[in-house]
Amino acid sequence: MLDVQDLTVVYQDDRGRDVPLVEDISFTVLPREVLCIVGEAGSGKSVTMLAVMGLLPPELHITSGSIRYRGEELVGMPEKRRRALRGKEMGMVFQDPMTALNPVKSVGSQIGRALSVHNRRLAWGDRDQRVAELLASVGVPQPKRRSRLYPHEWSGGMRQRAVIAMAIANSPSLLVADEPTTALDTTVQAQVMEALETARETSDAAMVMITHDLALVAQVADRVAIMYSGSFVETGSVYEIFDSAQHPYTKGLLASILTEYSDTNAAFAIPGSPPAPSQRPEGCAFAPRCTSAGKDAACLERPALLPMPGSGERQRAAACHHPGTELLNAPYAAPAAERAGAR
Ligand SMILES: Nc1ncnc2c1ncn2[C@@H]1O[C@H](COP(=O)(O)OP(=O)(O)OP(=O)(O)O)[C@@H](O)[C@H]1O
Repeated sequence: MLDVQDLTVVYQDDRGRDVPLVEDISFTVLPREVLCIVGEAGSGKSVTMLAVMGLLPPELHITSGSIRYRGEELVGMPEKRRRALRGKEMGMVFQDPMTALNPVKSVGSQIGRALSVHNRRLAWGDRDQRVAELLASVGVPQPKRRSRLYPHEWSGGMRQRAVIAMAIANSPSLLVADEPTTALDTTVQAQVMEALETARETSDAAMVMITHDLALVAQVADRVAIMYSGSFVETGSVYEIFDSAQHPYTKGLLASILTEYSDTNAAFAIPGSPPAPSQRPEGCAFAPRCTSAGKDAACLERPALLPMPGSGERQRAAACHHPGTELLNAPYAAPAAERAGAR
């Protein structure tokens, strides 16, 4: 379905130098598969997916790599063809439904437009009927009445359902969802996620979902790519990632929600913060925050994302000189243990 190889996206700094925001990332998505890309804010998740959708802002450029959708190269594809794919073959659900919807048009007319732009012969009556069906399918009550209302007259959760209805309007084969529930109240997050999963299953689509919510990942992912500072540091099936994480960053993320991943009984936060793209260290970008394994001279070399021994065609890979499933050690967990003590 989707085959991304060695993708690099850069911006130019004030001195005209290329600064990579996303570097050499590769992944594939099979039909009906759900890939979750996980990482902290600023790791490059959104830039990756904007590149896939052909929606990068003008100041960002793909300098190398390939993005193939069903075998067709998207990098360098004329915008007209790209637009025909977007919305029809590939549907996108953005983080904030308010920015995805036009405030001065009724919600129904916007979903109707998404339908008719790819199907010019659709009659008005059929279009309205189809809009109501789509809204009903994502759990919007009284869809006919509500479709006449404007976005500000909808609640946040209902707005995101409308955005999901719009993304699946033309039964796309690939859905891209960027933090689809982050902007919502926690009470409605689960319901909206359920609507998205149902919509995806009904349209039989594959999905790439960007998130930092590991609980959500456990719920929906088939495969997981952990992203740190513009690169993938670990990839694998959802079982491999949760049962036998290899990279200290992945283990740190897991330890922040699951105490069984650290050797103290307190959940913790990974100390420090990721480097800005222009200030990445020479070697392993995670090394300055890594107190796990044996941080040593090897870590001054940038580790490649290498397949783990015995992994099959869909590679289970980690970019670490000291991969391993051993628990994070006490010094690593200390900051949270101390915080817990302080409380
Ligand atoms: N238009 C831009 N010009 C320069 N830098 C940018 C631009 N857009 C994004 N960046 C930088 O690229 C890096 C990756 O950003 P990106 O939005 O992809 O991160 P993310 O992982 O999606 O984070 P979040 O969870 O906050 O959305 C960040 O350091 C960000 O500041």
